Amino acid sequence: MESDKPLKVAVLGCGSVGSQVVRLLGEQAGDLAARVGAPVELVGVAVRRLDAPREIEVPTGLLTTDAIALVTRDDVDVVVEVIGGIEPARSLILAALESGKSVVTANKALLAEDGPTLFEAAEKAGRDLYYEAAVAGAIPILRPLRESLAGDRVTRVLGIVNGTTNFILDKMDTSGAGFAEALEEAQELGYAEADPTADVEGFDAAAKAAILASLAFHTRVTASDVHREGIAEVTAADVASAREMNSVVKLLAICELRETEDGQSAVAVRVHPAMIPTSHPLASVRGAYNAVFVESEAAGQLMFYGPGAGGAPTASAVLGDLVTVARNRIGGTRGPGESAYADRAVLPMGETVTRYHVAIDVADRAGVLAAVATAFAEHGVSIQTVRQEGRDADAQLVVVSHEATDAQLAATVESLRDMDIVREVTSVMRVEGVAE
Ligand SMILES: NC(=O)c1ccc[n+]([C@@H]2O[C@H](COP(=O)([O-])OP(=O)(O)OC[C@H]3O[C@@H](n4cnc5c(N)ncnc54)[C@H](O)[C@@H]3O)[C@@H](O)[C@H]2O)c1
Ligand SMILES: N[C@@H](CCO)C(=O)O
Ligand code: NA
Repeated sequence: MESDKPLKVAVLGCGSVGSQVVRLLGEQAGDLAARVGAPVELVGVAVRRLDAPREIEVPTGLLTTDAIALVTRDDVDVVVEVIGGIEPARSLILAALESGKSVVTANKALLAEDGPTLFEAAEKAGRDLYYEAAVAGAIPILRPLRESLAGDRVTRVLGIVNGTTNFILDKMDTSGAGFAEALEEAQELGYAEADPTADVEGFDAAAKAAILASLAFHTRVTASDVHREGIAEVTAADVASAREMNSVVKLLAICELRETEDGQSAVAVRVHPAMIPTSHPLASVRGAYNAVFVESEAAGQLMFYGPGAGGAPTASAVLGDLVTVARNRIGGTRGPGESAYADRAVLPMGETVTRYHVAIDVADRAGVLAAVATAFAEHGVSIQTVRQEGRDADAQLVVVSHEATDAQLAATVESLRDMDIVREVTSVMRVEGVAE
């Protein structure tokens, strides 16, 4: 369908992503018009301060500090929200949808906290809400889950969805650096923020995990449902120990479909550091790159790889969504809305099943190995391998288990800590990406 009437776009926020969206809208106007079937015209850019320095020059006539007036303007068709955070982003998106605009956003924090409110508003308005940029930046992953794999049954999603933490862990692996040193380098290179909490403590990855799990399993998962552990406790010794096992340490977002004891299907969603074998495709994701590994019944294994952050890569995903929602408007249609029909329970972390790598400093004397093995056996945790390294009068035992629940492993570790022969449980790390 072709139209001479321009499709009018308002952009909210002109920071890293917003400025690149504005740049691409200008530079690619010809191609965008051909792909959409109508000229795409930028009619306003909402900013916090009119005189702030910006990466690109925006004609002053387009700038406004009154975002709410912009999103409710009669002539605006599509609103791109790249302010970030919960408020005022949520109120602006809701106002845009209520006044009949389609919305494209990159806001993972808002979607993970309160996605259902936004999806319901989009449904009520009969408009599109697209958010490919919210997870793994430029990498097309939400559209594949929402559309390409809609006829398949996704069983597992394993993602490296935070570039900052992947950079830090990769640095620790390649240089032997400790966490603090690697973080400092990430900050110097501009990967990590001055306050790195959202990345390092796993909040950013947990928001993305909630979005991925909702789409993969057709159910509502919010950030508060996600078990979250960051990477601040990962030591150079953990990384070296992973190497010994031909593995690497990665911060993973893990979303799984699980059968419960009563035959229902439930979901388990977690973010934590884990060892994965170097033979797993995710192990080769280096530096600040992202990748999402998807397992589904019919397709098998798929991996989506690329830049998960940065102004221009993220703007690429925003523009892709913009073309889709613009086409839909011109065609008088809309894309798929929220799919939460399966309404699955979220399993508590204690019921999550995986394998574990446990390092224990013990006294080096007769019966110690048997006592440690008994502590595992008493809690139903089956041992796969044990490695021992001598340390003068002491020794370090490294135990790798078969699959067990998190609750079983936690109880085992508690028993180990109570044993006289155990000096210290120095590290407990989950092991992922290994076929049982
Ligand atoms: N930068 C990335 O690599 C990246 C990647 C994926 C997703 N995202 C998401 O994209 C969004 C934007 O991120 P960013 O990196 O561009 O952030 P940013 O801080 O660089 O830009 C946000 C801009 O919004 C402006 N702003 C704040 N309140 C405003 C208001 N009320 N009205 C108008 N403007 C306002 C700020 O002044 C700032 O310029 C966030 O939701 C973020 O999570 C960013
Ligand atoms: N801080 C995020 C940016 C994208 O969400 C990262 O390091 O991947
Ligand atoms: Na993406």
